[in-house]
Amino acid sequence: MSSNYTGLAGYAHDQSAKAGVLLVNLGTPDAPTAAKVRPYLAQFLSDPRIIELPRWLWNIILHGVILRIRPRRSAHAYARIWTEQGSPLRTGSEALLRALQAEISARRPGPVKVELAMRYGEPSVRRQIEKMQREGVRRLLVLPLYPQYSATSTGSVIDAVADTLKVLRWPPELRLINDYHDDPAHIEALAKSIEAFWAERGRGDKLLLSFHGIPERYLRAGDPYFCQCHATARLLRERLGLEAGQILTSFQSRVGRERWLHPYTDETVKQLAKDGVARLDVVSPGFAVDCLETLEEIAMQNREFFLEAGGTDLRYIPALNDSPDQVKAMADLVLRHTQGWPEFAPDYDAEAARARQLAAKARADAMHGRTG
Ligand SMILES: C=CC1=C(C)c2cc3[nH]c(cc4nc(cc5[nH]c(cc1n2)c(C)c5CCC(=O)O)C(CCC(=O)O)=C4C)c(C)c3C=C
Ligand SMILES: [Fe+2]
Ligand SMILES: [Fe+2]
Repeated sequence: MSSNYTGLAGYAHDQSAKAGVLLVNLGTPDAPTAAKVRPYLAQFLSDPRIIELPRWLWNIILHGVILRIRPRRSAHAYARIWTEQGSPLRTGSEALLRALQAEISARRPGPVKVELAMRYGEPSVRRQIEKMQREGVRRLLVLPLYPQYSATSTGSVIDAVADTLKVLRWPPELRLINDYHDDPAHIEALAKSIEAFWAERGRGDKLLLSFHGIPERYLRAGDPYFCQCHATARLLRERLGLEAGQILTSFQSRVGRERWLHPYTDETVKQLAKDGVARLDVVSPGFAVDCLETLEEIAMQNREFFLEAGGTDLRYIPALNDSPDQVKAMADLVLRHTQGWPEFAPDYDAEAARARQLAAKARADAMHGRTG
């Protein structure tokens, strides 16, 4: 008999329970070539959370126009930032995963698995949740690597988690971090990284905070993303002790002809150069790890725009990546969101858990013995 549900046959519940933390980032192509960028973009841009247009209309635009042009253009951009280890988004997310895993196991003795999934491409959310379930994870915390909530980013991760739980016979207990845009330790980590950059290289004339954009229509429909970006910006300005004129906020990476969140980053850097700003510092607090959008779009493309418009230098301040401050802030966030889960207890007792596991196994053996 076939079944709609996947699960572990037989002795699944003999294992002692474990808890899991699943980091989820956007995903990235497997190689900087049009052939590998195409399927990545096709999956990404087919997500109804990303493009809210009637499907029939969008399918014509996507397959008729975008997937014929964009893969080659994007592949060229990816080629500029690709390293021997691969895509910076992937290697940066993996480095953050390893550091967070180490931090959590240093601070908590219990059985906690930390994994990384990609919303688009591999390893998928479904693959990683099923893997964690096979390893005995019965309590799951999902942490999308997006400080600000948007339906297009975090909302889409929630979709992927929900789609997975829907097909599990025995889904784990679930918690999910919606956003951490105003988390004090996160703001502190951002501020310290900007101050460290300034201490080493001196301060530019202005600081620009560039966030990824979304269509303005989504803001009007109730997406809190724009407001959360501005809240992050205000908290950061207050923490850094800057006047309103010294720090600006803009939105990058618009796609297509519709109006996106304003002001646009490319127009802003050009205008600042024309207005006589010589040295511009840019940071992208919406990205947990560096990626195409920061390393190519800001540090290369927008730098070129700024210089062409008469600026002297545009310096990109790197994302927090696997810096100790980001790792500590994320571990704090995880520990706050897993309160009450025994695997995260500071005094987790491995021996008592082992005894519980043996008792459960004895009960299961007896039951299976009776029922054949
Ligand atoms: C077309 C609509 C898009 C929306 C809406 C959107 C929102 C959004 N994206 C991120 C984070 C990232 N996006 C990245 C790349 C990227 N984004 C879009 C389109 C939309 N994003 C495209 C087509 C691409 C691919 C590259 C390109 O062709 O320009 C990345 C980098 C990926 C990498 O491999 O490095 C990130 C990260 C957020 C946070 C967000 C909503 C708030
Ligand atoms: Fe994007
Ligand atoms: Fe972009």
